[in-house]
Amino acid sequence: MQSFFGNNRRESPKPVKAQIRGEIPKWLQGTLIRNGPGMHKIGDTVYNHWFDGMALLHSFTFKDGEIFYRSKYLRSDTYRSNMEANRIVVSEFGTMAYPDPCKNIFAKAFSYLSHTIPDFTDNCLINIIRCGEDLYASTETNYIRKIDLETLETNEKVDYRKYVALNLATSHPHYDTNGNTYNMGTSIGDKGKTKYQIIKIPQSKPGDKEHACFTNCEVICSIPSRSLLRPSYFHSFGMTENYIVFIEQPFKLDILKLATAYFRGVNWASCLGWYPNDKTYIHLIDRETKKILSTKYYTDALVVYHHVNAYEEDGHVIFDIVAYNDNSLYDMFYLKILKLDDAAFEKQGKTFSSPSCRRFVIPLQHDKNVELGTNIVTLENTTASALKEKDGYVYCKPEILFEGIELPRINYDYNGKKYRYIYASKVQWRPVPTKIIKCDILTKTCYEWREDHCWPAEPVFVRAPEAKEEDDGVLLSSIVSSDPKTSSFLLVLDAKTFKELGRASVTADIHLDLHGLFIPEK
Ligand SMILES: CC1=C(/C=C/C(C)=C/C=C/C(C)=C/C=O)C(C)(C)CCC1
Ligand SMILES: [Fe+2]
Repeated sequence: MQSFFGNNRRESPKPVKAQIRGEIPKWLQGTLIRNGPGMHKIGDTVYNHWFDGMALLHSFTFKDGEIFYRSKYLRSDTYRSNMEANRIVVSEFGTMAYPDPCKNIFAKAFSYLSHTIPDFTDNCLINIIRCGEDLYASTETNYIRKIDLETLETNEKVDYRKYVALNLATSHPHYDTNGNTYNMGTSIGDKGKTKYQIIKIPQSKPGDKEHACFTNCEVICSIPSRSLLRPSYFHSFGMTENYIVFIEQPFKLDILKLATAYFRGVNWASCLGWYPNDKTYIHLIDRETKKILSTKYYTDALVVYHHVNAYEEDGHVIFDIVAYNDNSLYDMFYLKILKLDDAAFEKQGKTFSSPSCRRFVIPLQHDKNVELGTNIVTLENTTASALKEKDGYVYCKPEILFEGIELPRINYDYNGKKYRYIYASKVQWRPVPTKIIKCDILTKTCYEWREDHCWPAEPVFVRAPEAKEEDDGVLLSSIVSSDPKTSSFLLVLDAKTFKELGRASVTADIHLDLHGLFIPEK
């Protein structure tokens, strides 16, 4: 494990031809592009947390039976400043940095204070997002960075704040079939109010001016935060045909802590707080009326990063999420924890809650005369319930679908629709997955893939051209090998049978990453 996390990765900006074993389907033409942290040491300085590392983009291009690998560090302003200073000068999630040691730290802190919300990093290390034809590297701040799919070069920085009131935005947007992108974020203190904003970024049209999609960006709905100074933290959201699903969880960002973090010399991560005695509120936003449903749906305290999918069936909204019983996940990714060997990890005493995939079933309507305490879910084949309570409250209890899965992906053609399969990483009590898994929600059965010394990334589903069934296609996962004798490789599985179709080995320094996209050849 050790070498995975500490070492800086060498970029391979020139295409490296892969060695192919097995049969890669001829129809698979395009590029799998992914993102994740690749550098945790700059000069004599070291980041504390895995999510702090400099964004390293990498791609596998499938072209006429050949596969080429490339990787390149995102040339963010953060990257450039760090390289120039040969040390960490920009604060990241788990590491606080001071721009210039010669300047008075306190003067700096006060200038930040007067702006309330500090300027955040543009080290966009989490995902790749699409706005029309354009691709961007994303993180959770107000910045995204345009990138070139072929060369992986970094282009302009987009600041959401120039177009809409957003200080933070997720790195997991949704897309509709008309080419529009939807995202959610948090606006802090604008007009004295803290609110969550759902935005629609329209598809850019040929001949549009630069950034037209952002200038035409529209706020679909603003949801007031329950607490002005402590909005919930969120990493993704759900979208059905008619509703947006937003979970306001008791894992919250403390604005006062955020505004004073520089002054106090603490990292951003310490501004997140877990309130296990609070409820988790489930908001459904009607995409047509742009209003929140008035019923107060809630569940027990939980922490969710990834929504899997959401859809409507017989007057219910069904949504599946990967959830935890506490906020310990982010603690697990401190490098000092990741570098522990198994024995030391077990000994250090801290326990980390393990993820489960939970299904919530939300009845959109119910008979007003029904007795309090009644389960108003009328859908069959689920143990998820929703108990009517007084004052318009409905208490939702999930059905546990699967244990120990993270980084869920689906056939995105089925996003917002009734679906059957989840592709994911299988995790146990260690943060780094060793298996990929296909979960069948209908039969509750799973297929798994694993191999010794192999560390698989989030699996990405690509549909076959003449696909009839949901799982007609392939699953792509970049696999980091910890065996010095074997190279890392891209694995291609038949998504239906979970049998290996082929693999493409690359002699390059492939890193463990987070998320990505497959962009088919036009
Ligand atoms: C910089 C910064 C943030 C960064 C958060 C990051 C980088 C989160 C990464 C999460 C991942 C990778 C989750 C995977 O499941 C905050 C806390 C939003 C707010 C303050 C500034
Ligand atoms: Fe994520």
